[in-house]
Amino acid sequence: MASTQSAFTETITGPKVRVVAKVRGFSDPDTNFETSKTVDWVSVNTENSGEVTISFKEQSSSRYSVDYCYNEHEDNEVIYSKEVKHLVSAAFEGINSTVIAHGARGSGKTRLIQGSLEKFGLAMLAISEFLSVAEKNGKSIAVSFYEVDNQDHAADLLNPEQSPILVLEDHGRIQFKGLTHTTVKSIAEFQNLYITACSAHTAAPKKGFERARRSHLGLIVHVFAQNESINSLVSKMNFVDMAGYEDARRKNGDASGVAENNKVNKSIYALLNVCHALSANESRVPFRESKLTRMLQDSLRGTSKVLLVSCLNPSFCQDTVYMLSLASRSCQRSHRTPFGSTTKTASSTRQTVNFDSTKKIASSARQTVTLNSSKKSASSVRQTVTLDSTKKTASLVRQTVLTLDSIRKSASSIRQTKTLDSTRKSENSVRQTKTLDSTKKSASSERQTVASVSAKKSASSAMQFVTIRKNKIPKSVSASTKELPCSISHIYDEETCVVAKKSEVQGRKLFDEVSHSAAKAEKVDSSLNARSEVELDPIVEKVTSFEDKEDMHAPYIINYSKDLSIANEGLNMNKENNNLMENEDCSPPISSQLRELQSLVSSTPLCMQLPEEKFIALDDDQISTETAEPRTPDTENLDVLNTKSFWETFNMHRSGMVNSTEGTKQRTLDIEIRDVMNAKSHWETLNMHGFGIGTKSSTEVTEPRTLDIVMNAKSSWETCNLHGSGAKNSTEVTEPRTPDIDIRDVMSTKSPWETFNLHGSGVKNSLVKDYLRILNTAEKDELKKLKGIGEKRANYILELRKESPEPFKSLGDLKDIGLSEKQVSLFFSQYYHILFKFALLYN
Ligand SMILES: Nc1ncnc2c1ncn2[C@@H]1O[C@H](COP(=O)(O)OP(=O)(O)OP(=O)(O)O)[C@@H](O)[C@H]1O
Repeated sequence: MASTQSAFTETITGPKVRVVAKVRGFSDPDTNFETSKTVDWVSVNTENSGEVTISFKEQSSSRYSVDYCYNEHEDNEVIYSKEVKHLVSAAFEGINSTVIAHGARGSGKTRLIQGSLEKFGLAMLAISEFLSVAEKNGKSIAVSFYEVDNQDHAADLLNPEQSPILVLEDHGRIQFKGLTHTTVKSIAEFQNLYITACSAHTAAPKKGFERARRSHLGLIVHVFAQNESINSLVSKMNFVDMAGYEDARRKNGDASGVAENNKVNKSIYALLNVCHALSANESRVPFRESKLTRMLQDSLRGTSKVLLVSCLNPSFCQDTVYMLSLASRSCQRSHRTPFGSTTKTASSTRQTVNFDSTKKIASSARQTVTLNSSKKSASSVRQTVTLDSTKKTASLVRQTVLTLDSIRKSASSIRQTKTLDSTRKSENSVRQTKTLDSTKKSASSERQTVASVSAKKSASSAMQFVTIRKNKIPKSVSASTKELPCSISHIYDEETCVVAKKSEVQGRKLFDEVSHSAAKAEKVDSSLNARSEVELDPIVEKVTSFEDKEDMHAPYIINYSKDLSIANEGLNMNKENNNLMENEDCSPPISSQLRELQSLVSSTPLCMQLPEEKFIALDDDQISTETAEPRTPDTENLDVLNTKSFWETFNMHRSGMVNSTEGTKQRTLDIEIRDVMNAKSHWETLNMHGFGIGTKSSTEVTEPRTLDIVMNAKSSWETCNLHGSGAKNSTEVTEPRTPDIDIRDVMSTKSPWETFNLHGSGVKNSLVKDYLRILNTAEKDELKKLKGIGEKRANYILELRKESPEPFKSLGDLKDIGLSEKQVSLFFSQYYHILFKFALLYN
């Protein structure tokens, strides 16, 4: 009982991220390697302080800190009982956790998580225990399997035909749309599901999905409390078998293979960066850098525990060294002191892995080459200075978000901090830069020397990392009715079986403390969510960093629908949106675009003087013709059809307004005259009526407006706003305005705003229609020209179009690609303002 209690306490109080290494064995009957061969290139050193470091024969002066290293003889059960078992127990107490196996290709990740013929993997061992404890505690267990491919798409492996999984955040909690979970009651059931998932994982991709040669395979174990009719989620435990890391340069393949490599590597870096940020207790954790980190978010943050298992190839593999060096950074916790000048974690702690592949490669070379201490410190200085400069610049960005120019300058400044030039801005940086420069040449030559040595050794050991990726389904799993082997049964010792009960009683105090802080966090969380509704606030940066602040999430029990699909369609999708946006390769986030728009709009003076000479002198004939013969949708379609591309059409509407006059026919009286008459300024009037936020809705108007009242409006500006509001809200009013008033209004208009508003509603509708049309039909390149659409979203749109010829029928359908109607509407409204400003400028 005491040991159970201490295990639980250790789980709670232990480090957030535990990093262990596992040296892969040779004794696999599936491989051709000699069973007697020993692993001699990995040296594990335990310091007096108890700190474990790993070095490699070829690079013995570099040491990498880990919490523990399992040698090639220690099998999955040992790792399970020491590292995972207590996490399973904690899951019944509401603690989420994530077990991640990462490493170079062929380093034994799958063998560790999934297992083999002889040995069950960590997942299978955990499920055995989950089922056992759940039975005793009246809980139920369900599992989900998913895959994140090289395009950063997540697919449900138990239902592969389903659309890609969407990650949604509701009140700070992550939910998945399109990921099913299935209740399991026995190991055999689980095995069957595992087989299904693995088959889907290795099978040809579904239509629209690119073949995922390397992908991450995830398992979520859900623990439910069985409350009468409702299943409440107690916790989740995740197992992630990461795609094997492979340096893109070493890939002998076509360009697409290299691109695929880069993308997969990018998501590996993303997860390792998250682990590092969590471990270092950083205020901002980059969950949104990849789909996988987004999916794991609520099993990584707050009180969740993370076990990072760095799988090591048993013979020389440069990728293994690199992966370990990245994992090792997560050992550099805030309370720990650096191991020493030659310990790699010390030099790399503050470095965020760069996603750019070329920089990555350079960085990889930097880290894996044996440098002398002066070179190392130069590297360290560079990384630290770069980060500090970036932070300063980021802070600068926040302060100057009000103008578009300053944003651009700051962004450019951020980019510059990645170069040594930026460090020259501070006196300190200059010194450090010089130091670096002086060591650059020798480092470079040493790099080359070591690289050639590495290449030779790589060749000799190529056999080992070329094996890989055959059928990953362990034979033991194939035997679906296979009984749990005896070797597992001992895991269910008494201690384990009573773990939850004991924890409930003896661990309660500790747990209550955690829950208490969780409750506090919940309050912050709700206020946060209140904020998140204004995600498009100009100063998005603040909101984002606040959201990513950790320790805001704790054990929780939520009502969980049978299917993980969102029950509530109105679920706040902002978080997923942001994710998609921030990950777009080409397009900046919509939030920042709106920030641009906002800054332009906000710079509009409260009282705008419209110079007389710039007023548009409308041609009466033209107006009357247009009014008498309003354009029909067909006419408009003709324009569209006649243009060379949808993009051109869209631009045409955006820039020239292309005679869009749909608004003229349906214009109606929908504003309160007195509001206009009493309006203090043009701008106030505009705000009052211009964009549907007027104090009076159209339905309140019962009598047709007379021309006299319109003519009595105090200024042309007021008059134009009268028209503008009418035009804008025309569709809401059932009673059409009499044609004569329309005509006279048009004829009497004098200002560009009048004209603009007159046509504005039609233009706006037309914009929306064209926007949807582009989404439904345009080529990828054209799609990417739309704001908010980047590479990834464009790909997804193309996929949707394969499933349905016209997937976007209204703005509401945009939520399928992660854009909420509200966002798009806001976008168009803002856009509308901008168009007016341009109309003023160019007339
Ligand atoms: N502990 C072990 N003892 C002996 N052989 C092992 C061990 N672990 C893995 N192997 C062998 O190494 C090879 C690669 O293993 P595995 O598929 O688990 O690696 P991986 O890291 O998942 O590969 P990938 O990066 O392609 O996903 C397989 O042939 C496997 O049988």
